[in-house]
Amino acid sequence: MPKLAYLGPEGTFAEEALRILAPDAERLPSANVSAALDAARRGEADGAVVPLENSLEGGIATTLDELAWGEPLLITAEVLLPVEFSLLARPGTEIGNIKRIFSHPAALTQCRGFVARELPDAVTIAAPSTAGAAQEVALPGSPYDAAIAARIAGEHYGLVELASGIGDRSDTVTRFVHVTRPAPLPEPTGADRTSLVVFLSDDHPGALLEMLTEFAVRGVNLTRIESRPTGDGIGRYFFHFDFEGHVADARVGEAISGLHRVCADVRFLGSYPRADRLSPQIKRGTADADFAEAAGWLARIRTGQV
Ligand SMILES: O=C(O)C(=O)Cc1ccccc1
Repeated sequence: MPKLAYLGPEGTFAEEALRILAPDAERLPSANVSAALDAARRGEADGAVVPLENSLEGGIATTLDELAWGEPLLITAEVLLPVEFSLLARPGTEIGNIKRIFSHPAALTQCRGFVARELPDAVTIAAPSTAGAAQEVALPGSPYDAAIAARIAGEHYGLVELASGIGDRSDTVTRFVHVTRPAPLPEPTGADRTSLVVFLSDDHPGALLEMLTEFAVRGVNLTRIESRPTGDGIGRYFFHFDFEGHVADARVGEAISGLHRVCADVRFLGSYPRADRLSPQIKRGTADADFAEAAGWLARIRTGQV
């Protein structure tokens, strides 16, 4: 039975994602995303389940930076989890008396409208996780009046639900990924996604266009592009890409070899089945057979067979 680290404690959205991705896995709750990834790196766990992207907020910075800079890990699976938030407090708490709200920053951001409308005088305080906030609020004498977390976390820690469905949008989805230490890749399924980090060799006009061209001319459709600061000063960025296809696909292999040739560094983060099972539309001339035919043609003309 594999052991997987995740952002704990019990009752987080990460745990919900883990249960979908690996229902039989042993669960190792970690204090934060970095600790969960380190547990996988050190071999204390066989892998980790961490949030990568949210449909409202975009990429989760800690995860993106860990995957870019830390000891290499590979993404092997993903899940799209609809997230629904509740306002949870100790039994007996009146909503009008809530002055300090504790939750994970992603939850606080996604419930900004509710807090501004219903609790305009309350302050929000960042917690390591939604369930961690619920656990803390449940303690007698806690400095926090309420937590924002999943309903199930409230039930688990003995809190009452003062309001439900408090997210600014009802259709918010978080994409969680399962990562492992480097290992053989999942087989191509025809509906795959590949993730990559690219560091530019130097800053020059058109550098971003050059990267994008490698994808465009091979008919590779991007599903996410995000710049993150390198930390080397204002204006210095590296790039995260997610795109359709598997590294075993000729068009994907050619695109990322192209990036490897022209960029300072390319870190491959994995090719894995898409949770939504959507297959890419293959543009004319970019199927595996087209690349093989073109390679054959090139080989023939190189030997004078015109
Ligand atoms: O804190 C949690 O429960 C998490 O899993 C992180 C998170 C927080 C808010 C939305 C999605 C994921």
